Amino acid sequence: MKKVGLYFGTFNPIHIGHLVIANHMVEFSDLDEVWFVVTPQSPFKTKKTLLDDHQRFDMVYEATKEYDKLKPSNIEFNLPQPNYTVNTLVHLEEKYPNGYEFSLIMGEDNLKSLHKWKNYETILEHYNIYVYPRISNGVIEHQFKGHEKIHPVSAPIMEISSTFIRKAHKIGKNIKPLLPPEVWKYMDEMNFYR
Ligand SMILES: Nc1ncnc2c1ncn2[C@@H]1O[C@H](COP(=O)(O)OP(=O)(O)OP(=O)(O)O)[C@@H](O)[C@H]1O
Ligand SMILES: O=C(O)c1ccc[n+]([C@@H]2O[C@H](COP(=O)([O-])O)[C@@H](O)[C@H]2O)c1
Repeated sequence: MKKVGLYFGTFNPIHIGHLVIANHMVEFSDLDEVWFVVTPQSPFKTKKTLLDDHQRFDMVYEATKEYDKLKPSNIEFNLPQPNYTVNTLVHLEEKYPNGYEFSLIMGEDNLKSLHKWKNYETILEHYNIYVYPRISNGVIEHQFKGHEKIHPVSAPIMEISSTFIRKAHKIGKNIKPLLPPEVWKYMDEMNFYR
């Protein structure tokens, strides 16, 4: 049985914060692999400044190609938008009926809004969630505290966001250290976010 942690995001673009978390999870939890699920349209986000799905996927591919246990996933590309995680999980179970055990990876910030996700009770009933610390406002709902399916993992805190990277890059700031080198190269060559 392969244990796969699903790390959902828009990855517009993927940055070293994402990579550090995913690598920490795969090295220091019981997960065998982490799949970066590139979300075409997150339910709570607007599409403004969002790069094409395939270009975001290519950057995740570039960032992970030298990490055996980290993989890009385009599983949501042909699913209805916005992409509700519960629907994707159903689809994944159909596509991988044997040999895989899926879990979710999320930051504490997302745990604080988990009660707003579509069918979150169903997700929690069937899936373990690995939660890493994140500096954020709000509180974790009482129902999630000490929940048997929610597992805190003390990964490093990396406060970088794709929004910051896009904005800084647009006004000509050097953001090179915040991106995996292959992603920086690809983004620069393609003239993204200019
Ligand atoms: N620096 C970070 N450290 C840990 N988790 C992060 C970090 N940045 C984003 N995440 C989390 O990773 C997942 C995917 O991130 P997402 O692609 O939405 O990136 P983002 O950097 O928050 O993007 P944006 O700034 O465009 O909203 C989300 O669950 C998000 O909360
Ligand atoms: O299923 C939902 O209702 C739902 C609501 C908000 C977010 N999500 C998932 O969580 C991922 C991270 O969300 P965000 O908004 O922090 O980028 C996003 O890519 C979606 O896959 C899912």
